[in-house]
Amino acid sequence: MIVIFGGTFNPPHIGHRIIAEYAYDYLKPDKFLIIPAYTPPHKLENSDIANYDKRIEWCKNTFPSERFEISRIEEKLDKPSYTLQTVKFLKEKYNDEIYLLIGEDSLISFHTWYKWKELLKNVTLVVYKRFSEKLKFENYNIEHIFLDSPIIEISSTNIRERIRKKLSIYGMVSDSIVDDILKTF
Ligand SMILES: Nc1ncnc2c1ncn2[C@@H]1O[C@H](COP(=O)(O)OP(=O)(O)OP(=O)(O)O)[C@@H](O)[C@H]1O
Ligand SMILES: O=C(O)c1ccc[n+]([C@@H]2O[C@H](COP(=O)([O-])O)[C@@H](O)[C@H]2O)c1
Repeated sequence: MIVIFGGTFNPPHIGHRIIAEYAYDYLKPDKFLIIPAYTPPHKLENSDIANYDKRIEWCKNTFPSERFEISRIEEKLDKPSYTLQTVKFLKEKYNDEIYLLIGEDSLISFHTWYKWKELLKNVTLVVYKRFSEKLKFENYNIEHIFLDSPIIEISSTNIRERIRKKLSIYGMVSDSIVDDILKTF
């Protein structure tokens, strides 16, 4: 079994690391791929996305454990980086079941993803809790494994905002990349 955890990771934060660790412990996969999005489909207009090499480097620092492999796969595939395309490529390559790890906010907008119904036929969806209450959204009917784990109130958006306001981001991202992140945003 392969778990894939995609994200813009702009920047990666300790929330991402905790989510990955919980999912790993729960699923005990043979392989766990962290996949920085080359061209994230829902963020095409977003001009403050750090360059791909930087985000890859930050992910290497955020997920230094042998549990995780940072994958550059979306660099080689067509753009934008639709998850269905990535999943099809990985299924062909590894001939194994794929578990797709997403946050609860991504479940809510999942019906806007490219060919989401086809995507669902190709993965088992694993959702990490992000909200304190189950919100009344249709998408909770989509079959998924729900990780009932601690809510982490950190987002990349919030980190970028804190930098703009000259507030500390220590403790929210790996210490070793704080300076580089501060220089970037
Ligand atoms: N604190 C969190 N709790 C639960 N899921 C999260 C959290 N942060 C990120 N995720 C999930 O991780 C995946 C990758 O997230 P992404 O890189 O977009 O980070 P983000 O913090 O949501 O970024 P942004 O604020 O820029 O949208 C997404 O599926 C997202 O739902
Ligand atoms: O395939 C899609 O249409 C699609 C739409 C939105 C997001 N995704 C993927 O979901 C992951 C998290 O995306 P984001 O925008 O929340 O950083 C990342 O791997 C994206 O490529 C994929």
